[in-house]
Amino acid sequence: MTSATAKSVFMPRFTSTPSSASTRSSFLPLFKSSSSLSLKLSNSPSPSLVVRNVLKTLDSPEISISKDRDLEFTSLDAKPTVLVSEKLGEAGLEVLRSFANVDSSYNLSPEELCSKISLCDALIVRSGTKVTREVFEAAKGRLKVVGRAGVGIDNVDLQAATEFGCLVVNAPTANTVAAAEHGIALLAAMARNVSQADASMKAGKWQRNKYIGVSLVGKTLAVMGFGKVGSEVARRAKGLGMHVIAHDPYAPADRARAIGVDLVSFDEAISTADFISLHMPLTPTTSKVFNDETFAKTKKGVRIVNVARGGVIDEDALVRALDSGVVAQAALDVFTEEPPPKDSKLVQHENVTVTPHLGASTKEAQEGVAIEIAEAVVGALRGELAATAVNAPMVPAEVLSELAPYLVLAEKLGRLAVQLVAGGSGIKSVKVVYTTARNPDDLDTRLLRAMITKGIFEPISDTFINLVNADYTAKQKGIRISEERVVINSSPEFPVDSIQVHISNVESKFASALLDNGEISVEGKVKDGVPHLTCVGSFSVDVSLEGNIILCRQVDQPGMIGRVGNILAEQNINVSFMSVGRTAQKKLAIMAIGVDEEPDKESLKKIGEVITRTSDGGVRISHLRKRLPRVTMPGTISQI
Ligand SMILES: NC(=O)C1=CN([C@@H]2O[C@H](COP(=O)(O)OP(=O)(O)OC[C@H]3O[C@@H](n4cnc5c(N)ncnc54)[C@H](O)[C@@H]3O)[C@@H](O)[C@H]2O)C=CC1
Ligand SMILES: O=C(O)C(=O)COP(=O)(O)O
Repeated sequence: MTSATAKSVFMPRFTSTPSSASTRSSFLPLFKSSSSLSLKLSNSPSPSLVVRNVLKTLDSPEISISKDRDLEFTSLDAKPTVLVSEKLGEAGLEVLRSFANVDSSYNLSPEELCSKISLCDALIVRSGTKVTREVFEAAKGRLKVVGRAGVGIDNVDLQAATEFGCLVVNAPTANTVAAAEHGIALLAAMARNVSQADASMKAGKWQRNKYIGVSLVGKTLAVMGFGKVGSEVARRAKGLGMHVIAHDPYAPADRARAIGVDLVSFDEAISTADFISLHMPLTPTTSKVFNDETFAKTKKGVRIVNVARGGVIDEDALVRALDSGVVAQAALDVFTEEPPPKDSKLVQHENVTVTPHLGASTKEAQEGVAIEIAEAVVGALRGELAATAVNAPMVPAEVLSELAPYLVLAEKLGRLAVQLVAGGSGIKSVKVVYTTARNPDDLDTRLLRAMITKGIFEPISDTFINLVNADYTAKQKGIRISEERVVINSSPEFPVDSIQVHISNVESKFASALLDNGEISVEGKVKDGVPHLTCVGSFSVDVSLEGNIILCRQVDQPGMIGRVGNILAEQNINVSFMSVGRTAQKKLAIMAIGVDEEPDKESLKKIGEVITRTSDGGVRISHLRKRLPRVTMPGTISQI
């Protein structure tokens, strides 16, 4: 553990407060973050540490992401650029145009997309654009959000998005009914050979006997994937007099019961169904889940509808099953490769009805999806966390609103704690302690934890850190972040009473921040909606975490405040508040001074000297004196 050598720390008062957080747009600095000034965590113990506030205010039009990204937003009111790579409803485009420059470029090749993307802050796609790792790499850190104007996000490399700190949002509800209606349309059309009969008539034929169909009423339909679309299909199929069963390992049984649907195992579903309708997402688990083995278990003559994703079916196996009559008919809206090859046996098969991925293609759904995704993307570019985030912690809007000031506190405590670490000592583990009167079920700490992690890593990392990649970054760096809740006996009106951030097994620049067990520890609370620093090490203080703060370790004695105040006054620096935390009278104390402007190096040096001169002349101080000349004032410049 480090020796107790640091004497004074200059820290920021933080300017951002959650202020007028609306229900939806609660403050979440998802992308608004520091403007990344130089960060030099020095190894040398310092009598004064400058920690500069750089969090932006909520209302700032500036969107700054990191040092590099700042360069792209050259003026405060420069608009971000949104690339729309597939057709999007006009209402959504209008929402986008009110906030950003919109580049609607359709049918881009992968190379064209990669070359355009480095000039874009957001990308909006449907199912036809593959957003691969190469796209994120080519974005060179500028791309902040990918909006999927629809549900399925299997065309977006989520892992790469997360690694690059790029938020992915989707529009999960606006096309549900459209997809369900298309599923029912295909079901009925398939059962009655509508498309085949239509083609035959258009070819001049009149084949009434050839196109005798099968009835739906009384038949068993297995809905595979009982989510939004699956439930709507089930509801409609029941209206057609079908017996509906469903398979979904994650769906709540009571939701199924409410619609009059039995949830059954995969094998039971496929072996008892006359019709099977697919509504699960394409994931590694569902990929080719319908294969030779599966078809061997189905009823002979089963009929299959797929409006989910082509990839959930092994298409070669389906052709074999159709040829052998195991599958009587299939109706497919989606394909492994879109568009499928012109000579696709599946598409050409006489017992197959096909549509070119039209599930979401109604006027109503496209308008709804466009607005839903445009609002989510604009919100994300403004620094809000979208309720439809796919790769970031998601909490309901009302919880977000309540947590907002605590999120600001969490990030600031993380930033503060990490800057008390002597550079190079290597953080291995961080413990976060929440004191709360709430039950664990009533307090979701994922966002708080992510904000603390962001606060810790942003100042010490070259890469852009946000809520999206904070956990990933911690894991990559091999840093363990554990959480502990201490339930206290007070009113559960507020979600959290205090948040403590402990960093263990590191050396500290500011020895007073260390607890007896050697951990760097800072604690904060939210008071009247404003984050406050309430403890540094074992010293109680009460400092609003806004703007700039000078922290000094000193021996409690008369005159110190005046001396330090004079030095600041000479530089025309206004002291806005101060707080002293001490163990006992005339013993070691921490002085926290809020200042409106940032003192220069010389002033900090003078403060350091005053504190050193006037403190007890014991061994510790002479040790300090000896070390002082070796310290470059103000020691360390970083940011909170
Ligand atoms: N053809 C089209 O134009 C459209 C296609 N879709 C597709 O439909 C899918 C479903 O959409 P929503 O219902 O809105 O999504 P959702 O997320 O509400 O429902 C998906 C359901 O699948 C379940 N599931 C996950 N793994 C499963 C598995 N191995 N077996 C069975 N069920 C599983 C989930 O628990 C969830 O309940 C989307 O992922 C998308 O691929 C959606 C809209 C339009
Ligand atoms: O929402 C979905 O998952 C869909 O498949 C709709 O795709 P689209 O937006 O029509 O390309």
